[in-house]
Amino acid sequence: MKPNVVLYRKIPDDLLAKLQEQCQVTYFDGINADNRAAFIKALAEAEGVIGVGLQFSDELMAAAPKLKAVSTISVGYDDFNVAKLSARGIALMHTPGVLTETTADTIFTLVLCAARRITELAEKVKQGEWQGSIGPDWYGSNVHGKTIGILGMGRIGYAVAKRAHFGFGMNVIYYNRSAKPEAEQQLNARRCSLDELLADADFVCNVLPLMPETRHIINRDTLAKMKPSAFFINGGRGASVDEAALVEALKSGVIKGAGLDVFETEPLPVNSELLSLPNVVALPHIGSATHETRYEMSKMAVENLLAALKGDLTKHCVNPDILR
Ligand SMILES: NC(=O)C1=CN([C@@H]2O[C@H](COP(=O)(O)OP(=O)(O)OC[C@H]3O[C@@H](n4cnc5c(N)ncnc54)[C@H](OP(=O)(O)O)[C@@H]3O)[C@@H](O)[C@H]2O)C=CC1
Ligand SMILES: O=CC(=O)O
Repeated sequence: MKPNVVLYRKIPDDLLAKLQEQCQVTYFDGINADNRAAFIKALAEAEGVIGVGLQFSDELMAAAPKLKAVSTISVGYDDFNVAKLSARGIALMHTPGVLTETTADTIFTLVLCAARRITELAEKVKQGEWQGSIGPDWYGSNVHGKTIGILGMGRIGYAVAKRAHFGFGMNVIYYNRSAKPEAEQQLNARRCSLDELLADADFVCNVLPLMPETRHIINRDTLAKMKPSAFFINGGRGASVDEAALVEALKSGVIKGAGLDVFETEPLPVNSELLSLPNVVALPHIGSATHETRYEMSKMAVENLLAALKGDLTKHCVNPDILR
């Protein structure tokens, strides 16, 4: 008999067909207040779950007694409690690698847009405010030759640093749990303490995964250690930042500006103060959002789930130790 699978995110038709060849699929086009009860009901029979953008709470875990594998269509897996999944022998699969370069493109776009005030000035042009030669009040800051500080020199951090080093002649410093010899050899990157990075970087760029140690790692104290001319770029997770402290730092000139793809609450509430600040570039969590990359992520997530349901945890499994 085919295993029951609950899919809670739209995926391309050919990938849905592939999933349906081997599984009995119950599909939800995202979870909301209207369909949450039906989703919870469907979980009762589910051996597999696949989707993204949903906090997989204790309530949902309890509603899925037959669950064997969960496949998130993302590389970040902070929506899941890995320890609790592992304790129940449930495999957690994710999509590392396929989105690395696309996400690094987005993050570097934020570096450029924040420094050169691209969205702010483009809006002024559209509003008819370009009425003569522009003066210093419309100038931005250089990117080339400056120092970029990478928080989290993993796959994406390295890809951002590569752009900075080879494309923009930037000096690369990084803060990471372990040393990264490849970055040091190939990009002349220097590992340093968090405090050192904050003091030296012109662009502090967060690509850390969200976990207890990284929650609010950017806060009032750490922001105060940055240069007043520096920019904060967030391509990791919103909750790594105390957003109220960031707003304060941006308003009071503690730092110069910010480029943000991720937020503590997503979608970003329309009344967020961040949206009223001219020195903020805000994107709707589009790090990996290209047609090509989102297809590859869905494909990998489907393959991951099918493999995991057959007991193969050799690829892209966050907790392969559950086998032992
Ligand atoms: N904006 C977007 O759309 C996207 C955001 N992301 C976010 O980016 C994150 C990173 O992705 P990716 O680069 O593929 O992941 P990786 O696992 O390759 O990189 C994470 C890096 O962070 C380091 N790290 C982890 N915890 C700590 C810590 N407590 N202190 C210091 N360093 C730490 C790791 O160090 P070590 O190597 O020593 O373990 C590793 O080098 C994802 O988890 C996700 O949250 C990802 C994709 C798209
Ligand atoms: O935020 C996106 C991810 O893949 O993680």
